[in-house]
Amino acid sequence: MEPATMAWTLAAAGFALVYWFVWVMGAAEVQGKRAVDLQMGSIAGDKVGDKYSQYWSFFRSPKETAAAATADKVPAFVDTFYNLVTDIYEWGWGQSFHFSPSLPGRSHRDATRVHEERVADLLEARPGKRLFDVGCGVGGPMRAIAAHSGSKVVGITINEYQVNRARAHNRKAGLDAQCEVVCGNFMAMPFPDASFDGAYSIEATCHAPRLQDVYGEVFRVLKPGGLYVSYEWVTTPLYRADDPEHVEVIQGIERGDALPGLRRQDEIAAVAKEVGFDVVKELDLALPPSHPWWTRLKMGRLSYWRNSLVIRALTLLRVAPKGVSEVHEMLFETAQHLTRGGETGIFSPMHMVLLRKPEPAAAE
Ligand SMILES: C=C(CC[C@@H](C)[C@H]1CC[C@H]2C3=CC[C@H]4[C@H](C)[C@@H](O)CC[C@]4(C)[C@H]3CC[C@]12C)C(C)C
Ligand SMILES: C[S@@+](CC[C@H](N)C(=O)[O-])C[C@H]1O[C@@H](n2cnc3c(N)ncnc32)[C@H](O)[C@@H]1O
Repeated sequence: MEPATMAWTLAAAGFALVYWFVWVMGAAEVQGKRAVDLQMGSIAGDKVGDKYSQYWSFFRSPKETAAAATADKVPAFVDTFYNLVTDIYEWGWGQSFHFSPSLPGRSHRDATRVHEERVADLLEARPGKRLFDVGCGVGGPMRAIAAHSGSKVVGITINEYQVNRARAHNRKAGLDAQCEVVCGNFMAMPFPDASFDGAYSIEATCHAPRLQDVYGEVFRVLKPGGLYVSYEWVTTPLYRADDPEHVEVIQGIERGDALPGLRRQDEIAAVAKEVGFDVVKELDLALPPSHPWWTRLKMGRLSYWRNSLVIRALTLLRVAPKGVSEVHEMLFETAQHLTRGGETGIFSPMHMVLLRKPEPAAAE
């Protein structure tokens, strides 16, 4: 072969390889976004490093001081976190930012949908009902629940970038007449009293420093008789505060997931009752006969390695902003802690409570 032909052949093969690796392999999730579209939410490219350090500074002060002094700062800290991770989540996980028990022989996408449709069924959702999604992310659950039940769904998220992503996905799915998204704080909701028939939160209220603040607001905006389902992140009764491994795992989960402090499982129903709810049902959906929720995190080592390489390559080519690698590394570590939390049984991301706002007592 002529040297020039050889050079052209090699160049074409190299280009095809890079194309396959970055554009094809890099699109880790069919439903997610492509690696080349990774941004850092609404953070300007040159500010990613600063925002990432700002995120970590939240954990520098001793926990007690942090809890007392920084509760007001939590929404801004959570907003920064989601600017940093939203695109990586969508790319590597999909449009639903939560776990679900795995279903043998079925895909992650199926298992996710089943876990979401369970919410709609528990709420007895149907056409004509108006539901509230507390901490809606980019709207994966909202679209599944609207499509499954025919209800209208209004979601709230603190992160403006997610609002725009969710609205775009709603339009693309042809569900924008049924699904609405607003930017706001679920601890001070921009909705009138008694304006929803039902409400749900999927792995979102763990970001609230005081659960009373968000449950109190859900109680206020629900109509009397309305149901509320929540999937909560909790430590289980197997957690021992005197076991260094347990402490390391739980603190690792808090650091890598923007949590002001994980709650104990028994705190959830107690808070619900304190704000006025009746507890209809309470169940840890992670317990057997459910299959592990962490299988996908654990089995994906090869994908993490591939993703990490893709991100490094894109940062080098300046397609992705500097700092994405650090955020990706943080998520990789978080995945180890979450997996360990699941394997030891000390942590559950799906402690389910079904609550009802009581009807006013009938006049005698
Ligand atoms: C409810 C919350 C988020 C839960 C999960 C959706 C995310 C928790 C950890 C995330 C991930 C960890 C590892 C990433 C991996 C290194 C990367 O290559 C691809 C994306 C990950 C798999 C990413 C995906 C989302 C999570 C599983 C919290 C924040 C309350
Ligand atoms: C892990 S994501 C879950 C999203 C969605 N429930 C899902 O399962 O795809 C948590 C969500 O809670 C939202 N959130 C956290 N704190 C919030 C607050 N104070 N007010 C409104 N939304 C908040 C985040 O912006 C994010 O959308």
